[in-house]
Amino acid sequence: MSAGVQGASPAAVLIGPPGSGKTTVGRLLAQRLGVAFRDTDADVEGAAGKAVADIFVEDGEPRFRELEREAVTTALACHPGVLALGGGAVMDEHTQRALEGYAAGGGVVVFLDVSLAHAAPRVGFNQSRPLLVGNPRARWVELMQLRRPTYERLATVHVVSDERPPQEVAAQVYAGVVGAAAPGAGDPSAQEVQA
Ligand SMILES: Nc1ncnc2c1ncn2[C@@H]1O[C@H](COP(=O)(O)OP(=O)(O)OP(=O)(O)O)[C@@H](O)[C@H]1O
Ligand SMILES: O=C(O)C1=C[C@@H](O)[C@@H](O)[C@H](O)C1
Ligand SMILES: [Mg+2]
Repeated sequence: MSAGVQGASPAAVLIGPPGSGKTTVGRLLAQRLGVAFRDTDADVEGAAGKAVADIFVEDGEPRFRELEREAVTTALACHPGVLALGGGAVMDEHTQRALEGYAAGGGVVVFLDVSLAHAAPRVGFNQSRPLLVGNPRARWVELMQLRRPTYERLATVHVVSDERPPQEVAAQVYAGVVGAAAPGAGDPSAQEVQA
């Protein structure tokens, strides 16, 4: 049985910055819950027929954000498993309202948090993250300063992934998801999940 909202809504939605481990931990969480995993970056790539980095270069970021909004809307409506969003998806107002509605209906939004010190070696100088090209550390800090308030506002569960291997982070997120879905877990403020 999946935790979170029953029916066609996701069991959990992972948000957070690049390198927080949304894709890696999301897969592991889906295995633990026995549900399917879906990632909006992969959905966008499927719809466009090319890599995220190529969409940014050939079609521009606004087009990427349109495709991303569509991917998030579709997945929130019909994916019953674990859903990882692209790092910047939460900055779209339509997506923010959709996530608020999902959470208001009992859905679990997990903010996978990470410090620069741990995110930097994970994202490295990998060209597949177009927004970090040039000076990855400085760009990452800029993005996080802009986005942190939104990640925190939308989250119902907050997990820091520093100093922990993915399996351990997934176990912690699992505890948060199951706890948030338990009867009586009605606190709307994000719950910090301890190791
Ligand atoms: N807890 C962790 N400890 C160490 N390395 C990790 C951890 N979580 C993820 N990683 C590694 O960090 C890299 C980035 O992880 P991942 O792609 O899952 O991040 P993401 O949040 O999905 O990023 P993006 O927003 O760019 O999609 C991968 O190489 C992954 O193996
Ligand atoms: O942080 C961001 O804005 C992004 C993160 C990735 O997941 C991709 O969605 C894309 O590279 C943009
Ligand atoms: Mg990812």
